[in-house]
Amino acid sequence: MIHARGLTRVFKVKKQTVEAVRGIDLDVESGQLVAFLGPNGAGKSTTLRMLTTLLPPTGGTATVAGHDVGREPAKVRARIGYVGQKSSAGENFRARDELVIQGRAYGLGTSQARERADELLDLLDLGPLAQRKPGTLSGGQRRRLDIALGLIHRPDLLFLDEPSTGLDPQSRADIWTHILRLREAYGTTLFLTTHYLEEADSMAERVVIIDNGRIIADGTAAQLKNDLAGDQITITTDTEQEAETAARIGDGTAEGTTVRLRVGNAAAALPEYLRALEAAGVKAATAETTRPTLDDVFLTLTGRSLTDDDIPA
Ligand SMILES: Nc1ncnc2c1ncn2[C@@H]1O[C@H](COP(=O)(O)OP(=O)(O)OP(=O)(O)O)[C@@H](O)[C@H]1O
Repeated sequence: MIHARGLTRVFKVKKQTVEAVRGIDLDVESGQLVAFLGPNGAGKSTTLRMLTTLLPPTGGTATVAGHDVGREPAKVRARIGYVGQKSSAGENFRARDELVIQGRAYGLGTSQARERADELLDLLDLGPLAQRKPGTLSGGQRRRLDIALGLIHRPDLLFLDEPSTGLDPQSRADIWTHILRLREAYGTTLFLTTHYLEEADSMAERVVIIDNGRIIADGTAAQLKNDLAGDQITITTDTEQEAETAARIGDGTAEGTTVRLRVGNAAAALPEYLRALEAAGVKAATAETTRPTLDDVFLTLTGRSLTDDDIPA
């Protein structure tokens, strides 16, 4: 559904060159739900804009829904939907009319457009709000209307840029319910960016991480966490000196009386570690094990946290 090779975008701003996307190779198969993650300025939006034909690449190629983004942008656009960060609904028409107008713009006949509008209102639980103007809808309802607008022409592939950002936790969960529902109903391939790592972790079957314009990790969340991060053991000791010894023994880090170390399998490694501490005369006051998060994956790969720049985790 998406095949990109060496996809590159360079911006020239006042004699300065910004390499926003530096040669991305990416293959997304039909029906996949892919979360595209990265810190601010990593190149997510630029990649999305190239794949959706809104921005020409300065290098490389991309075929999306069977057509080349550079040579056949209209054919790509006819087969994809794009839900951007800004709402695409206007203020003048009622929700259902917005959908019908959008359908007509995509070449549907009036009755076809009405039928499709009603189907989408139903799918996204917007039926009771069909006669409301977008300006009167809540953030979550409006986001659902945006998704309906992106689906009006039955795209095979839907791009969503930060679909849950700015919504309260309940509305975020609700948006996900609807995203999963539309996928089940239509088998739509979904490619979305998100800052919410837990959502990517639990909802997406594939996670692609971009940093500095390059893809640095690609796999299922479980694979990435197992292969790249490992579990964490955290123990506390009574004294800082004991913590330092404990950190040295486990090849971990000590902060005050807290010691953290990364291991492949914490359940197996903990008893062995505690025995080694005991042999060295160090007593652990508390011990706990935690599974890694996608942020730990990013930390392992880059030495930085994905949440460093105020991105909600
Ligand atoms: N039109 C432009 N002109 C110059 N530089 C740009 C332009 N658009 C993006 N950039 C730069 O390209 C880099 C990648 O930006 P991009 O918006 O793709 O990142 P992002 O991962 O989507 O970030 P965010 O999460 O903050 O939206 C950044 O350094 C940005 O400043």
